[in-house]
Amino acid sequence: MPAAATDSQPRPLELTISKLSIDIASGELTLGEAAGDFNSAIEARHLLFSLRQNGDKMSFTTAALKEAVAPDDSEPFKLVLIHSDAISDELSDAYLIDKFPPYLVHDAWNQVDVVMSTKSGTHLALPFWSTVLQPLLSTLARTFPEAKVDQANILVTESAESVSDFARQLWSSPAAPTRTVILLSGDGGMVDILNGRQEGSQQRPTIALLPMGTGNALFHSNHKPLCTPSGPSPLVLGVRTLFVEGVAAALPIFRASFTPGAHIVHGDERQRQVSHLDGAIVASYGFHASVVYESDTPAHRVHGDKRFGMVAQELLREAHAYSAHVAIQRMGTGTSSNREVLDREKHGYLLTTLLSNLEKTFTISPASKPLDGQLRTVHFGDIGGERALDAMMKAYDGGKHVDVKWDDGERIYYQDIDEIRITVKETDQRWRKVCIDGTIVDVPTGGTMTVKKLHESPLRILVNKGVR
Ligand SMILES: Nc1ncnc2c1ncn2[C@@H]1O[C@H](COP(=O)(O)OP(=O)(O)OP(=O)(O)O)[C@@H](O)[C@H]1O
Repeated sequence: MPAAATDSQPRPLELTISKLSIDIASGELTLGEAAGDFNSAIEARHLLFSLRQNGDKMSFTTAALKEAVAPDDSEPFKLVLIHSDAISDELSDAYLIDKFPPYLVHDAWNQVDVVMSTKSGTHLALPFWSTVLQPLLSTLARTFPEAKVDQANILVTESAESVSDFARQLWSSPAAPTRTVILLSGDGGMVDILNGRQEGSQQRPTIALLPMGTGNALFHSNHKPLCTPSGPSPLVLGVRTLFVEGVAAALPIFRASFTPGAHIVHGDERQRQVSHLDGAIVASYGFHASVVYESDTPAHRVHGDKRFGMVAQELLREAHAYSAHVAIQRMGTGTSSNREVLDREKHGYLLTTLLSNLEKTFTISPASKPLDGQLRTVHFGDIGGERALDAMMKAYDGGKHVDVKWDDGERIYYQDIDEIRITVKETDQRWRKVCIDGTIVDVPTGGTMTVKKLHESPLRILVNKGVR
């Protein structure tokens, strides 16, 4: 069973001290003399949670997570368990788990699954499970017997289809028991779950995402208010959300609908026809879609996540202007008959999103707040590669690209919208690709993609109560 801890796996470091205190303002922890060097090694930002051992009022365990700084470190995670007779009130107020979260209770009314996407990001989902999550669940189970996940409900992906296969089974399950999926993956795992949905499914699962991918757009956008340079790492935040501070909330979803003839493509391969795709992250045409499409070749894939930058540079040199007729319905302007037609037929970039960030530091839509459900579009015309690059680099500076204007009247447009309709006019198939959360669709010449928010979300995502 690949998910089980083995003797060769690093065990948690266990410390026993008399009292654990925290200074919330400075983030400093005091462990006392018994902790030796660990007094300065563990900070408040590493803390996951505290609990009363076996419910005993005078015996606590506090969990902390230290992560390797270098990506090739042989020990990427070190779980630290600090046992103490007392914890300070500040620690207790902020981190003590009094009650096991109901969404994680596996019983006749709720099924808990763990899905590990082994090839996400730098392939750390499985080590994270065996060295962090599984020991944490064992620790929790000593206090809360309901903290258990059946081995039968643990999925370790074996192929690119594994999450999609799981998703089909998830969505075909009845409304009860409810389902909670602890998903160790990047955005792709969520996309596979969403796209495995059949119309009419009664199941409305809750997904607890632990960010194991490269971009992790969903996680970073949904936790943005809690991300500070000196604050907890994304994985620490993810674990706190999972066990201490989680609330399930509807995940806003959009639908991209296509006129007949649109096909999903993968590399050179034309796959199935598609009438619509649901997404949670991004729908784009132009530069962004071309980068995603053109970097997905075996020759580019060998370069890992550097492939995006390499392809982006090639495309910026070409600075293709994409031909399309675009109509936008601005937020709150009533019916689709009020669509505003863009007064240009050549475009560089047309991107619509429900999120603030496509990566931790790439803020595509600075006005977006976690789960606000507002579609926003960023677009510009045929401005040339150099200006496009200059402007979009400002997305790494907190989203300042949205204010960029040039003396000749060109600018970056940033709008709250209810709907966008793009009719593709390109005759060369290379420039007819749109991207929905990473899936590439070839839209035939004259074909249309319409993007609109779904009124009701089919799933919930676990978010930190601090962002609600
Ligand atoms: N065992 C496996 N064998 C082959 N492919 C796998 C396996 N496990 C996962 N995958 C695939 O790896 C990809 C991982 O995508 P995911 O989005 O989770 O990570 P990422 O691309 O690194 O992150 P992000 O999308 O957040 O930038 C998915 O396409 C998934 O289907």
